[in-house]
Amino acid sequence: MSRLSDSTRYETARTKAETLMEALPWIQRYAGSTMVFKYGGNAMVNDDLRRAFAQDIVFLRHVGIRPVVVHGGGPQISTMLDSLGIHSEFRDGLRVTSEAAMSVIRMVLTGQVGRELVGLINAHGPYAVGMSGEDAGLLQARRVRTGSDGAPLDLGLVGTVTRVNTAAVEQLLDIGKIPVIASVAPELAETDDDAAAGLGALTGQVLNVNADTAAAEVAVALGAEKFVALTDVEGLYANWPDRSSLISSLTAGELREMLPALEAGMIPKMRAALRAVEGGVPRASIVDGRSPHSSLLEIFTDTGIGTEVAPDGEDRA
Ligand SMILES: Nc1ncnc2c1ncn2[C@@H]1O[C@H](COP(=O)(O)OP(=O)(O)O)[C@@H](O)[C@H]1O
Ligand SMILES: CC(=O)N[C@@H](CCC(=O)OP(=O)(O)O)C(=O)O
Repeated sequence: MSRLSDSTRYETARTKAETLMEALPWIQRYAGSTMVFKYGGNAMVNDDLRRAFAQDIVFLRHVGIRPVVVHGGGPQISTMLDSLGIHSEFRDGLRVTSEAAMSVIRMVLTGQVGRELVGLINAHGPYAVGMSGEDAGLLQARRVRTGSDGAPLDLGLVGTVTRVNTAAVEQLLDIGKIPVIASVAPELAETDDDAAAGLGALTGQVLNVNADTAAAEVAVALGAEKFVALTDVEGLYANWPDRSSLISSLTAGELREMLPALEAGMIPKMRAALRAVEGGVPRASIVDGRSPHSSLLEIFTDTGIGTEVAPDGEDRA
């Protein structure tokens, strides 16, 4: 049997009470607001972390916040493509997507990664509803034709979201559900001829959308109060991989200047954060999904964690 001394017990209890009190103004401020969480495949490191993320989302729901989860699954897709012998490569941080790859991507995101997240959240009650951009006309996308430098770029069946049907998500939030969204989206026809040949305005093709990009569009369309992207790094580094260069906050303008120098997966992630803030989301954060309960710490502590992007002319609030 182990026993804590009275003073240790008192100190521990006091620290817990202080933590709860630190959360109070944030709970008051955010009650009733919508927050979009992008859960990246690289942040889904182990069962404990995935469970902690699900707990955080349920916690948020129970303090009156309306959480929406948009998930990725890049590493899980790569594992499945490898095991099936389907080659895949990234350009500009995006996966070049063939028809064969697309059907695997759709299967992994909606049938595997999304299902698992829904199950973890629903271990706490009947909250999560899994959907993809195809369900209830949630998303529409057009093919990506240019790279981040503006030059022509052919990535195959890769899309960028052009429309979000917010009603599909709002209706679920209104009845207390937690939408868990996979980032595949029906393709919008580019010309009237395409439209005539396809399903009205849609071509009948499904596109692979980077989950950061999809999450940012969902956040903007919903008028979210916050966009939080969980990844496998502490935040944005000014001089990657110099670990002493972690940025705790920056403005949209500062981020815009950094974008051309970013590498790999950080390109779509920081473009998404910028898009969210430029689209009217007051704050976008990049947090470390490998650290348990990073979502709660970001939202309910005074300093937050990770990197926060604020609109031009504003500092961290
Ligand atoms: N400036 C930077 N700051 C932080 N990470 C960076 C930077 N440049 C490149 N990276 C890389 O980007 C990765 C995150 O992107 P990605 O692997 O696509 O995440 P996710 O799967 O969560 O979407 C980091 O693990 C890191 O290797
Ligand atoms: C076009 C594109 O790159 N799509 C991504 C979709 C999944 C994703 O974004 O997953 P993460 O968030 O885990 O990186 C892909 O195929 O990997």
